[in-house]
Amino acid sequence: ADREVNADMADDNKLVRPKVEFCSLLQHAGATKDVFTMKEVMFYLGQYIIQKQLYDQKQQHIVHCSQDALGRVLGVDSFSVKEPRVLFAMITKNLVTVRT
Ligand SMILES: COc1nc(N(C)C)ncc1-n1nc2c(c1C(C)C)[C@H](c1ccc(C#N)cc1)N(c1cc(Cl)c[nH]c1=O)C2=O
Repeated sequence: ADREVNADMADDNKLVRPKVEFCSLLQHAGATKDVFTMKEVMFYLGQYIIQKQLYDQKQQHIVHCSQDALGRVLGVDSFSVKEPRVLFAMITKNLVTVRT
């Protein structure tokens, strides 16, 4: 399943269904549905991070999420937005590919 989702990273026709806790994060950021493209997932997660100001004031590419539901869902205390592979690997663990 992970391999499938990785292949779908760039493919905007493929849809993914976030797992329950992950989906409530996206809804906290304004999402109103439970099936998304990867681009939409990244958009809502981005909004979530900016709205809750989870980024490091000094090194703004670092996200601190140990005290936030985001950390529980991604399974890390912090991460860098400059590490796409690491980021996508954490995110895809919370997604299920939707057969269309
Ligand atoms: C702390 O981050 C920032 N801080 C600032 N300040 C002025 C403080 N400005 C921009 C960013 N920023 N840079 C990038 C992103 C953001 C915001 C939208 C979080 C997004 C992104 C990163 C992580 C997740 C997750 N979970 C979701 C989206 N992003 C992306 C990274 C990848 Cl790998 C794919 N798509 C993206 O949009 C970047 O490169």
